[in-house]
Amino acid sequence: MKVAALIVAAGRGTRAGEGLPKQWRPLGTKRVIDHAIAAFRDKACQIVVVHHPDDAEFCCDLDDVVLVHGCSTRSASVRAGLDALAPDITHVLIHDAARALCPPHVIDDVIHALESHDGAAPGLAVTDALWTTSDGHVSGTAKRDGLFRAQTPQGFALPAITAAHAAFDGEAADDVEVARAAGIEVAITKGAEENFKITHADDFTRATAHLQRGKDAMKIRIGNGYDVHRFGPGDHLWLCGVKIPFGRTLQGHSDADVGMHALSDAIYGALAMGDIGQHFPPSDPQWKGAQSHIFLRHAIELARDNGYSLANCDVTLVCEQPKIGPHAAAMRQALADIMGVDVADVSVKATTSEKLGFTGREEGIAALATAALVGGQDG
Ligand SMILES: Nc1ccn([C@@H]2O[C@H](COP(=O)(O)OP(=O)(O)OP(=O)(O)O)[C@@H](O)[C@H]2O)c(=O)n1
Ligand SMILES: C[C@](O)(CO)[C@H](O)COP(=O)(O)O
Repeated sequence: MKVAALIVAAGRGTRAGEGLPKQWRPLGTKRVIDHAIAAFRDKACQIVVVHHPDDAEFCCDLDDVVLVHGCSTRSASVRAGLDALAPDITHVLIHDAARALCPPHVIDDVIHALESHDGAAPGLAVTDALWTTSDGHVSGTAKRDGLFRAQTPQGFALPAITAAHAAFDGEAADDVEVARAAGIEVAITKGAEENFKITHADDFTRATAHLQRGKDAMKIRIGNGYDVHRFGPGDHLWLCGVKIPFGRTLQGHSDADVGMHALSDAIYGALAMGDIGQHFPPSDPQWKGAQSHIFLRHAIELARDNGYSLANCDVTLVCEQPKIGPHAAAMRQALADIMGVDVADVSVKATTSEKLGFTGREEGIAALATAALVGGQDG
């Protein structure tokens, strides 16, 4: 997958009141648009910013982005941005510059969903009751079941959304509407309250308060995990998400991926929220033979649900055999993909125990892992 970010910033921000268009106004230590771009820096290999021709002077200090002139409607601005994407891009994340505080997990979830869907976008279920109104009075209620508040980035396979935009006639609320008109199925991923769109003047107060809370609440949590599985008869084993042909297997209730278990426990440990056994009891038959990515994904989502993202992690496998070196890169990538993080933040290494102890006697494999979680926002 080669993912680009297309940030639409060509609006006039009329609802935000007089002054500079909202995307160029300060928010904390930088401008609204700088926050929006920063969120995609390590997620996208190309960033296209669509701006109003009158705003060219504000773009001088936007480094490493492709600048494109926008148009009079959001949809037309998106089309201008799509035309500017590099030819090798396979997927595009279309994002409002006005959503300045998009947390990393929202973007990661969209990218992850694009591995199995042509379209994916974050949303939040409507939780308040809904009214219909007339002349400032309530005239009735509307059902909220199944209603979601749409957010961005809205992600798509590039050929599909390009064709959908070319075929679309008229004004669309968002790119999901355009995609659906062309028959593209769009998966809903988890949105975030802080990913709100700065629309009215007082949204700046809300965004500033959120940044301040983030700074106040900046926290780092460390956890460690340890696991052991014994060898048994077989012809392959799973280690850190990679299937390795081997003269024996690892035995366990699940697929016995000892490395992934240690890492999952490190994340649960960092959160002080138990361990795999508590979340997936071995006494429960539904986890028999389960693939361990279920546990790791659960742990990382629990972290995100609690406001944390993975800063980095380090797994050490202790075994004489199999040799881990030839598989280490694939293991790092597999773990990074499962967690939706950058591979540079994932380490997998191995050691023997000098023929000492149960690992030295090749009775089984042990794994240790450390995970650092970070909470809070960049101001
Ligand atoms: N012709 C347009 C209209 C909107 N946008 C972008 O689309 C996003 C969402 O739009 P909205 O919040 O409606 O922004 P504005 O159109 O700027 O706001 P307003 O309707 O208050 O003028 C914004 O980042 C905006 O800059 C755009 O690129 N081109
Ligand atoms: C795309 C969008 O952000 C989805 O919620 C939204 O539709 C664009 O903003 P607008 O206020 O509807 O113009």
